[in-house]
Amino acid sequence: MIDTELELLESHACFGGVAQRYQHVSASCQAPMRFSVFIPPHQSGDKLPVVTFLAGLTCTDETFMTKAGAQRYAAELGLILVAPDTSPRNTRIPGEDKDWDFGSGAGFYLDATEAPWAKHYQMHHYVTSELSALISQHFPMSSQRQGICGHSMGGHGALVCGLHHPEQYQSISAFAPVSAPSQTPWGQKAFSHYLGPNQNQWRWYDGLELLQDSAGTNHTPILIDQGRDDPFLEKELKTEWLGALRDDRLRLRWHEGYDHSYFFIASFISDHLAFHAQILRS
Ligand SMILES: N[C@@H](CCC(=O)N[C@@H](CSC=O)C(=O)NCC(=O)O)C(=O)O
Repeated sequence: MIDTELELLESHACFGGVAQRYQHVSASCQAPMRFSVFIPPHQSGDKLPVVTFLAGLTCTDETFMTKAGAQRYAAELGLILVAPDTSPRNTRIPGEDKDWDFGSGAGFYLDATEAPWAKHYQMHHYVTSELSALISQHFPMSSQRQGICGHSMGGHGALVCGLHHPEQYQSISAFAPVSAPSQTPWGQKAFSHYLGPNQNQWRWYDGLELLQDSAGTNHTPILIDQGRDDPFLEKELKTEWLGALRDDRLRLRWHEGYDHSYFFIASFISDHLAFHAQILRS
């Protein structure tokens, strides 16, 4: 049952289930936050596995839900889909809307430590703790069966959230992730402002570093898809560095001719949801 904590903004019947959009006041971010959710058809009393999708730079909670075509597959597989926004918004932090790759729409799924960002930009805690608990409280979700997926900046977020919380997320997947943000321009710009100049603090949020550090201790399976015609691959993503790890957890697939767009995501989202469902339903 929905109580007054959540304000329903939109509701649409979709593939036998329901696609909705909500707003709530986030304690982590000290700001109103929006998220979108898809609830597949189910029986009363069912507890369903959930996949949280973290979108990329410039996106909102609506981008994945309106462009990826995921609901048809989630309905068939009995998966709840959750898509948070990519940052707090309208916080009145000076310059929050100045750049497309920093501030609004570019929260990098981290908990900022530097003023003025630290007060509101607490996206790691928001996604892994507050939003997850909220979904569990208000929707028919099995909190023991959670997967996390993301694209680009959100692929980075999925790797970091998933690798840091193996007890919470049993499956991880990413499309074209920012793989080594400590070493690439989008990540360096974000980390230096949100986390400060001490690069030792950046390691906690670097997927490449985390994969290296957790080899042998964290066994969560990870599916990654990467297009070879992605214009951000060479400078920002460095997905080939993940492949070079030769890590048994990684299933890295390269796709000739695919770029960075949601046309790429829509082409392979069914594989990602099937990957999560197979693990979360086992
Ligand atoms: N405005 C930028 C491009 C922004 C962009 O491509 N955003 C990607 C994510 S990039 C990494 O996080 C995205 O998903 N956009 C939404 C979409 O609908 O495609 C520029 O001008 O280069």
